[in-house]
This record gives sequence, C-alpha cells and structure tokens, in this order.
Amino acid sequence: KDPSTILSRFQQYLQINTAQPHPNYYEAAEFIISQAKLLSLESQTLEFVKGKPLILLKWPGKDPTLPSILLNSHTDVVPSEHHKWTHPPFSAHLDSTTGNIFARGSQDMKCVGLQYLEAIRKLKSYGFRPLRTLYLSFLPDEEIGGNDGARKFVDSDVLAKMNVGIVLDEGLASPTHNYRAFYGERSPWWLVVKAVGAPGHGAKLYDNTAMENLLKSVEIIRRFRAAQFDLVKAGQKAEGEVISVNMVFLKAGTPSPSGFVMNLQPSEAQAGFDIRVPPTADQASLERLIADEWAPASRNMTFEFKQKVSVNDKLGRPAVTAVDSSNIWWALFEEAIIKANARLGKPEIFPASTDARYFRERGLPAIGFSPMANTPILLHDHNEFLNKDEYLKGIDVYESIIKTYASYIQYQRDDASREEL
Ligand SMILES: CSCC[C@H](NC=O)C(=O)O
Ligand SMILES: [Zn+2]
Ligand SMILES: [Zn+2]
Repeated sequence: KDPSTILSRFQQYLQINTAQPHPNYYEAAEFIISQAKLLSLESQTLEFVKGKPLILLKWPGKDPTLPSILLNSHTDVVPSEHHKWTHPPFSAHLDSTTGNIFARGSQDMKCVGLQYLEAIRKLKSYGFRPLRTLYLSFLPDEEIGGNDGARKFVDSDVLAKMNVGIVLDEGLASPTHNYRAFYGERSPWWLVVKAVGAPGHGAKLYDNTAMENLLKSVEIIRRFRAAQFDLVKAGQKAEGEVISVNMVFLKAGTPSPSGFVMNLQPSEAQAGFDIRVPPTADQASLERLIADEWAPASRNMTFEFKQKVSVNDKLGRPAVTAVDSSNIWWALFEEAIIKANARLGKPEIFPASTDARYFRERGLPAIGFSPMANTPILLHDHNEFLNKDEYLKGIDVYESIIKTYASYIQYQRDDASREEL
C-alpha cells in the first residue's frame, strides 16, 4: 500500500524510451509481461508485424461466456525536443515540492496502461474475482496511425475470439475538477492541394500563375477555418464538433544555391492541410467543397489525400458510441465514476485521433478516458507531466470501473430493468 512503490513502477515504465520513430518496444513488452507475471495474469505477445509486439493480458472471468472487457493503451510515445524540457523526457523526474512527474508519455498514455495494472493489483489484494473476463492490450504504433498495431489487432482472429463487449481507450487531461470522456473522434483527412500555372518573369503581372492559383485556395480555406473557429470561440460548438483545417506545409519556389530564385514565378506550388472531420459531418458535402472550391480543376488545381479516414463505421453509420440509456456500458461507466467520488463532464468528441476508432469502426462501443483532472493538457507538448496524486486517484477510479464492469450480470434488459441497477 506504499505509494512510493506504485510511483516507482510508473517511473520505470516512463523511463523506457518508446519514442517514435524508433520505439524500444521489446523493453516495454518485457516490463509489462514481468508486471503481469507478478499479478498472475495470462500474457501473450502478438507480433502481427515484426519488431512491433502487441501485449495481450488476460484475467479470466468466472463466466467466460459473457462479453469481455478490453482495457486498451498504446506503448509508443511521440518524440521530444530534449533540450527544451526542464527535466529530460525519459527521466520521469518527480518534483518533490509539487509532486509532478515529468516524462514523455506521463499523460499520453503510459499512465493509463499502468493504472489498469495497479487497479488489478488492488482488486486482487482483497480477493476480488471478475465475473467477466478482463483483457488488457498494449499496442504499438498508435502515434503513427496504428496500421501495424490497432488495425492488425481488430482484423485478427484473436480479437474476434475475445468476444469484447466494451473497450476503454485514452482520453485527455482536464484542467477542471471534472474528468472528460469521449464517445467518438474526428476523422483525419490529410489533404495536399497542388496548383500549376504559367511560369514567367518575376517582374511581370499576369494571371494564372501557380502561386496565385494556390493562394486563392488558401484564402478560401482560411475563410472556412475562421468560420468554424468562430463557432468554437462563440461557445456554440465544442472543439470536436467543428471541422478544423490547419495548413501544415507550403512548398513552392525554384531553389538556388543561396535560397530561392527571386525573379522567377514558379510553375508549381502546393500546400498541405490537416483536416479533422467530426463523425456527424456531411462527408459528401465536404468532399464536394474540396473538389469544387478548394482545389477546382478550373483553376488548374489538383488534390490528393495522404490520409482519409471515413467518419462512418463499416455499416455506414457515424462511428460513435452511444452515451444514453441504450448503452449499458455508458451507464455503468457513469455509475463507477460516481462510486469513486469523481465527476465527469458532458461526453465529448475527441478532437484528434486514437486507436479507439478502429474498435468503433467495427461497431464495438469504446469510451476514451484518461483519469487526469486538475491537469493542463500537455500531450505532445514540452514538459509533459502528471501529478502523483492524480495518478494515484486514477488507480482508484479504474478499480471502481473494473469492479463495476467485471461484476455486471447481463440480463435481457429493457429500460425498466435499467432502473434496478
Ligand atoms: C492519422 S493517425 C494520427 C494519430 C494521431 N494521434 C494522436 O495524436 C493524430 O494525429 O491524431
Ligand atoms: Zn495517445
Ligand atoms: Zn499521442
């Protein structure tokens, strides 16, 4: 029950350098498997892609025929600019006055992966036995899109045989005392817009240059961006409910040994945009907008998607998890949070992407949740940290969630039976 050993296990996991693009996956795997052994959990290493192990842990339930619970996390982290951190990103330095633990992955999302394990440790310490089977998955490559991780996992027989009823995955820190929960996420559309035009002398004014053609698109896209952003600023829509568009690169000009040729108007220019589309957005009309106004052939423009994730699931419905009485897992989740003396804000759409989308795409309910209240949102930022007390509180919250989920006896329920819970 000594928090210092709990914290030192967290620090140990944080100290493993699993930064993209060269994550030390095997060291992380070894650590997780050793922890699983101490907890007498079954463990399995799946290597769908060589060099990218996925660790699957199992705590068998008393009734293995019931749908199981999957607690998911990813083991990789994003790179850091080491010299811009006050404490090195893999030191897991614990500040003795504030209790903040500094490390890349302290919020995103090594905290969650280990909190699951610590919650299980507590439950086992007083002899709790789950009715439903509990699985823990530690996935590679979330930060680079999950093609060699989550995608392979959800396509596998392994997942099919697990009979999963509910998935928990990552959320975001909350600066207030309310936790945040996510029932869907925006789809990434990574768009490259290309313009061509007549080259010519830098001193000449003429129409249809590549630069002018591209800049017209940039202006139109920026107006769209401003209108969406205004909805957020006015409080009419949440961040995850609008289409965001950010220009992420500009590429044009004729290189010269001293930089760029200054008196030549280039014949090609391109710009890249990271677009995020809410699950409820009209995908077809956005596609038309891009083709007709953002990159119209009439202006010598073409476009290409580097990434284009559908907003719908495999059955063509918006890929969201129900957060009303139709979803017992949501009701139980809310109940478990209250039992843990914690509070939850209104469920939200995650503004970026997580592995949860792969599960939702297949019609599995998935809730994005990282128990970090009173915490600035520092994922992917310098000096990412999590306070030790928030970390410890999160363990209690997962203890409550696991207990509630794993004890839930499913019966033919209708809305009346819900009242009995
Ligand atoms: C298209 S996969 C990219 C996944 C990444 N996830 C976390 O930041 C993101 O950019 O949202
Ligand atoms: Zn993450
Ligand atoms: Zn991330």
